[in-house]
Amino acid sequence: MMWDRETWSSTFSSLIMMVCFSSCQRLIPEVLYYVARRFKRLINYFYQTMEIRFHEYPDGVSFIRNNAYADIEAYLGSKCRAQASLLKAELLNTTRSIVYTVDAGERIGDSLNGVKVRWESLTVAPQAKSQYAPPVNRFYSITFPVKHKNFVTDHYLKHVVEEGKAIRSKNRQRRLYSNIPSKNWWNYTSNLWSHVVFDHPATFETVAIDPKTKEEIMAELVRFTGGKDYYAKTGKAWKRGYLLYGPPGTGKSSLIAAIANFMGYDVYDIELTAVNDNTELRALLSNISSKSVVVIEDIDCSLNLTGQRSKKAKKDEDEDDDSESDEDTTVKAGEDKKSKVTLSGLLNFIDGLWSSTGGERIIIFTTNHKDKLDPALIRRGRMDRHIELSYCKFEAFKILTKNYLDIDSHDLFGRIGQLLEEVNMTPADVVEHLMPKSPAGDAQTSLESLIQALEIAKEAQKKKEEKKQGTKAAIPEQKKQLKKRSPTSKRTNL
Ligand SMILES: Nc1ncnc2c1ncn2[C@@H]1O[C@H](COP(=O)(O)OP(=O)(O)OP(=O)(O)O)[C@@H](O)[C@H]1O
Ligand SMILES: [Mg+2]
Repeated sequence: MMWDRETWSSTFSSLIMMVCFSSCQRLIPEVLYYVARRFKRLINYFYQTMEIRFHEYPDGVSFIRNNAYADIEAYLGSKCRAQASLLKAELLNTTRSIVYTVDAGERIGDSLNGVKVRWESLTVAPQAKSQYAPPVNRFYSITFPVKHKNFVTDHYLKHVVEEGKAIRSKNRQRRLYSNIPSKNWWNYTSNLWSHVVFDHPATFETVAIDPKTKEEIMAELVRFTGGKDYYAKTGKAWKRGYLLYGPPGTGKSSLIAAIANFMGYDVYDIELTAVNDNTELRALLSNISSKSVVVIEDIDCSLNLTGQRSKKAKKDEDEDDDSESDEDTTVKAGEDKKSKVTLSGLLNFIDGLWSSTGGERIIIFTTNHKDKLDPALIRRGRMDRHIELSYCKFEAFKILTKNYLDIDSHDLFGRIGQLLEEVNMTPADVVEHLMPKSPAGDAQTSLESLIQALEIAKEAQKKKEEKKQGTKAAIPEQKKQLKKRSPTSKRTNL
């Protein structure tokens, strides 16, 4: 039980009175009274408390929820299990874990840097009875010694809100957003995205990529998420750009899901071919929440942002040296029936608009053909890191066997390692063989099936190379024949 100012004062005063009136009548009552008052002041100094309330619906007449209330709820939820006698429990779909919150009337003690506070969950009747007002208004009340007022308001509450936010974002059911074709929009501010629950199982443990690259990406992401002050100081948009490139089935989409899961972010998958022009693109990008991964898959196919732009730019430069700036020479969608979105439009939004809206965002482009992309799109600073996802090598294979067969080693690993050095097989194809074909399928059968497939692929690769060599050998022979005939043709020309 916490002894507050009132309890101390009244107890002491009663004691003094008893002493005064019963056993010590000969002592001067004024002196005792004076001592009592002094003591009361001392007690007040140490025990005078202050209260701050955080209402769930601050105005009490509408459903506009107080974010601080939600953050405190999450924070106390993480503290309450040991202390509260009545808890509310909820099963989360995303993490499949049970989350606890403090029920009304419960008290929780907490401390930071030695300063003790007391939280209480309470309810009050709503100010107005209306169908648009909440039926009951809940609030959290924090009580603390008044001498720690500055510490609590400046540091402790900030700590509570930040921790609560982090817990909420971890527990939150995340979403996968897709842009709605603009012909179905009501206006440019709402209903631009449709969403489903994002429940992709990929994680950094399950994605088979070079372990060193994986470690580096994870370290970068951790640095990025804690870099708010750095980005604010340098005036850069709080964003990180990745370009994932490699053949189909090498894990680009899986890596995006792993990044989103690692960060606890929502995913916005932009289908650029459904965006008509830069105005629509601006509307879409302005309606992306903070803490999100924005994905543009197969950027080389989505838009005419790539090789054709360079060609057009070059052609324009040749025809008219000072005709247009680099950015304006993008291919306009009029020429490309797919969309009027331009490269400059896309880049402006990524670099400019987001810097002004704050919030952490990761943008990821994927392509099967990196060489086809315009350098302006993928230059460093815009795309911070280029990650190649390639054919399955032995290190990646071991991650796949751990995930799919739950084994770290096997007699057949040696042969498979050798074949993977000689043959190009994507992780997606390897996975096909690792998945058991029947309920009784074992590791041996899966690995043998993989070896068989690798040997067939090796044979096919060999034949292809031989054919290529044959064609190469035939070309010089053809050239020789042509040279023999050339003097005649020269004469004819003359
Ligand atoms: N590196 C990998 N690690 C783990 N699984 C992988 C990897 N690459 C592919 N797979 C498996 O293959 C399937 C297809 O992979 P994914 O969709 O990530 O490839 P992608 O590179 O995005 O292909 P595309 O270029 O066709 O979009 C995944 O569902 C996963 O099971
Ligand atoms: Mg993909």
